[in-house]
Amino acid sequence: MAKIYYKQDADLTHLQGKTVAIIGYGSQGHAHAQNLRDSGVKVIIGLRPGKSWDQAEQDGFDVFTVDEAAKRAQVIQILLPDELQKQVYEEQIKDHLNEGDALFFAHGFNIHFEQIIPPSNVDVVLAAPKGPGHLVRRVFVEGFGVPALIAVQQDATGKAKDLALAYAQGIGATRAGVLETTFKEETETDLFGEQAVLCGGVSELVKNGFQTLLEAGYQPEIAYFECMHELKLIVDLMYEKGLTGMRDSISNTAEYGDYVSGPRVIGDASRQAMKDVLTDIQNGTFAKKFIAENEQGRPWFAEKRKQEQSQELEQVGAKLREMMVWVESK
Ligand SMILES: NC(=O)C1=CN([C@@H]2O[C@H](COP(=O)(O)OP(=O)(O)OC[C@H]3O[C@@H](n4cnc5c(N)ncnc54)[C@H](OP(=O)(O)O)[C@@H]3O)[C@@H](O)[C@H]2O)C=CC1
Ligand SMILES: CC[C@](O)(C(C)=O)C(=O)O
Ligand SMILES: [Mg+2]
Ligand SMILES: [Mg+2]
Repeated sequence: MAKIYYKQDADLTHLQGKTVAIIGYGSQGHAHAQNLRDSGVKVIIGLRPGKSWDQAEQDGFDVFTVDEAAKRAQVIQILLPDELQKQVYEEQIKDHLNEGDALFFAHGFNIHFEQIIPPSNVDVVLAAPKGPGHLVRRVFVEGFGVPALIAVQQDATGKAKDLALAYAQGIGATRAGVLETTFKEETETDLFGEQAVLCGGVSELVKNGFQTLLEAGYQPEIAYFECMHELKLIVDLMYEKGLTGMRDSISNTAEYGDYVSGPRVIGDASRQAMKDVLTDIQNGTFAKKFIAENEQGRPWFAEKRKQEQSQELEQVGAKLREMMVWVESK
């Protein structure tokens, strides 16, 4: 079982007298920066000129180029898109690392797959909230926190875990609970979860369900409601009450069908495919492909994104969501 830390295990004074540079001010960046500042930590932001820079200034932060922010800080949290971290680190951060500084991440990809190899005299730490940045900020303002993972890859100072816990305290995570992991475990399980279940798995399940009904002659709008729209209802129930709670809320017909047909759709073949996906993650095949795709300017990725955006499911969904005044993006 994972070791879990709470408020009493963390001490914010480990961040006292230090400047924390949050590099990036997107989903995670804005939340870490604002929560740490509200916790009394000295925070500056490192960015390139653009939308995020303007937003961070509007939110009252001192904003610098990444280079300048890295120079001024002793704790540097890299909250850039994973595929850009290596280049920004090499060009603007690396040379400003001093003995005893700490390099933080919210996802272990670049450390685990050795895209970034920090010098041995700095701490290398993970502090990764288990939720999107906007939730991390909202829940903090409401007086609570989103659980987070911490890990220490390199403990140059002998205080890396104390610093990780102090940071987790600053972003509000110890109010909920902080689980200890490793960069390897966080990276591999995060990639597996998003590929096999949360993003890849669910998207394909929805698309194939929709397509099966269309091919059988049903109306696309009805197929959309049944295979996509109602997903939120079910996921909300799972999120709040687990599978048992979800099954308590649906009809007995649905629950019986769940037990009878679920394993027919996701059975041995899917489990084998999941194992293969995990193997590709563990042996670096996925990382190698993703890195190469980015180095080549993402031709396949861009084409795939275009195809996915123009599929019938998306067109039908956009039209139906117009009917739903309560849907947030409207
Ligand atoms: N999103 C999430 O919920 C979660 C993300 N993570 C991890 O957190 C990290 C950050 O992800 P996320 O918050 O989603 O990222 P976002 O895409 O939301 O934000 C990226 C930020 O980086 C800035 N940026 C991009 N390129 C550069 C550059 N060359 N120089 C300086 N700044 C730049 C962007 O600014 P600009 O406006 O200029 O583009 C933006 O502020 C990743 O490691 C991710 O895996 C971990 C847990 C959950
Ligand atoms: C589920 C996707 C995620 O891993 C996340 C928000 O945790 C990501 O990389 O965006
Ligand atoms: Mg994740
Ligand atoms: Mg992820």
